[in-house]
Amino acid sequence: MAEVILQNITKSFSGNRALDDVSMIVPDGSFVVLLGPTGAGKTTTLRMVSGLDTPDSGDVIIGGQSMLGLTPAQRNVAMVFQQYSLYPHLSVRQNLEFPLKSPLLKTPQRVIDEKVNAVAETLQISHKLDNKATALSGGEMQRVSIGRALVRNPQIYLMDEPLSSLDAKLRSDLRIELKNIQAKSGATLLYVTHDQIEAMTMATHVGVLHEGRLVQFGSPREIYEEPISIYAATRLGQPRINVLPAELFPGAPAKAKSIGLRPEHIYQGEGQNATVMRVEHLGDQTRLHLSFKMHNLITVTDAHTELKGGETVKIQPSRPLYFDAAGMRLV
Ligand SMILES: Nc1ncnc2c1ncn2[C@@H]1O[C@H](COP(=O)(O)OP(=O)(O)OP(=O)(O)O)[C@@H](O)[C@H]1O
Repeated sequence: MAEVILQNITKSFSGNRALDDVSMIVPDGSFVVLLGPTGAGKTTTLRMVSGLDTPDSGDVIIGGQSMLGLTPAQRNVAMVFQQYSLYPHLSVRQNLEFPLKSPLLKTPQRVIDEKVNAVAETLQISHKLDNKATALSGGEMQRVSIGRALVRNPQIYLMDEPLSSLDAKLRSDLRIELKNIQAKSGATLLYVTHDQIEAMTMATHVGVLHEGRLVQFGSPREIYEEPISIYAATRLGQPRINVLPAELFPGAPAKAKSIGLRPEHIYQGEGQNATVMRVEHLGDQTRLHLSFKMHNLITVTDAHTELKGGETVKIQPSRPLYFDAAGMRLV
């Protein structure tokens, strides 16, 4: 696999900037997840790397080589889209074999069979290998689409919300599988998702996009613990970070306009009174929905808490993040 470098990529569609001077290094063997709301530029970034679209300015460098003017096939990248794209008249096995059957590759049939069987097993579709692609459920078709990328040996895998159409159980199985495949094979992945759990559990690096600009790039932990802005802080963490006026708690620095408190960074037992509005027992933890000086807060507490709605708890910040009037982090 290879290192991929995006160098000052800018792209507009009818005068609207979809990407604005985006530079990023996707290290060889890394799993980079792009996060951002709809329209932030995630898919456009993948399309620039794949060659499905070309930048207005800037360059994409894969394995030390500029990709300017090269077609998707010449770039040797494997893409998986949100919507499956299979050959409907072929069987599952034929769909999986397809990328390996190129006359240029001259892959022996024995090797093809081994790869296809291994990938089918990973994706839990071995029993469907002889079915026509059209005789599959949506989730199965998507697994075959992922399988078609995995049988290849590309420079980089580009995946655009590949798990979003799958049910929760399969999504969680495939999350683990994709991460295992990446860790074992040293594959390089550039991956788009809206799912924070996917980002937190799979990514080695997260790129946060905001209106076509890359506003932060780092490990999921860095983005979670050291976000550069309220915007970046709200991209990761479920429940979301609580953002309140800074003056509600003592000790805020002079320039602070807002205080950001992750749910687990609200200490209970000392401080100021908050009213319990709702208690959500989730099994391994319990969430408290609090009302504090006319603001809503969510925090986590002991799984077996006896607290009930209407009761009062004392709270204070344990690891506050402060932000200025523009929403940028104060450090
Ligand atoms: N082919 C196109 N023609 C015109 N505008 C486009 C085209 N592709 C993307 N855009 C615009 O570029 C911006 C970025 O789009 P992009 O699809 O990259 O966002 P995204 O972050 O992937 O969003 P989503 O999460 O909805 O997929 C949007 O404003 C979008 O409308």
